[in-house]
Amino acid sequence: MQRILVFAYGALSYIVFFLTFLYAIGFVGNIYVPKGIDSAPQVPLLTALLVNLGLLALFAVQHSLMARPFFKRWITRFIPQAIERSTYVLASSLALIALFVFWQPMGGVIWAVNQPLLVALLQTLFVLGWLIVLSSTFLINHFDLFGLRQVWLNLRNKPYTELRFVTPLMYSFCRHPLYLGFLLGFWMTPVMTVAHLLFALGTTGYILVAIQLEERDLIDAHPEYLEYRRRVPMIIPIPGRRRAAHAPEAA
Ligand SMILES: C[S@@+](CC[C@H](N)C(=O)[O-])C[C@H]1O[C@@H](n2cnc3c(N)ncnc32)[C@H](O)[C@@H]1O
Repeated sequence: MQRILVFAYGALSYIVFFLTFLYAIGFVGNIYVPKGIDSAPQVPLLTALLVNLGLLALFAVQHSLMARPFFKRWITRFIPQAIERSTYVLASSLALIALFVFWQPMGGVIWAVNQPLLVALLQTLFVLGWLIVLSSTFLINHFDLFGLRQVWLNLRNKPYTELRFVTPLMYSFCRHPLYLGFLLGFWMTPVMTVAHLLFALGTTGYILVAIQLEERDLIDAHPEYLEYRRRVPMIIPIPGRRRAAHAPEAA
């Protein structure tokens, strides 16, 4: 019975995540959602700035703190190991939902592109970015990243096995394609408003910090990551930067 409940919790967390992910695309792109990043401003600029910074900080702290091994060890003293990832996914989704609900649009246009070809290019890169995000999760292991594999193994009374370090497809061109996808999704817009710029700058800064923390854990768990880090660029797949494994460092 407990295993069924654990599985139901994991499945529910996954559904909440997936709907939140879809809403995030609509929110950032101002498409198909009741309130987007650029809906009409409701409060004075300074209030909006403080609220939005608080919402971004809430997500950053939740997302990075709960991902650390010491936090996972602590929380699994109170909840079953099998739902640790689902709990992380659920908490991340709730932090994002709070951001969508309380986000304060700020008006003000930083840039507005009118040239139809350039608009089409930006919109294509926006869509491409979100596709890269989703496909990267499958290259690592989509169902493990979002907690379903853990509750499924638990349901079948099978032990959990850690994910292996992998570098398929996009991961051989840059170490963080998923974050590259987010950056495209956040920056590629024909109309950049003040609120959107704040969001893009905040999330970019957060991604750069999160990479440092994530790579520290990856090196601890997979020592071969050090060699991968020397060989493969971090985010931007710079042509020529990629070197064969064990090739000497460029001067
Ligand atoms: C949200 S994913 C982001 C992955 C990567 N930073 C990216 O941008 O594509 C974070 C999880 O992926 C895992 N991860 C990152 N790179 C990995 C790799 N090459 N192989 C296996 N797991 C990886 C991290 O340990 C972490 O649990």
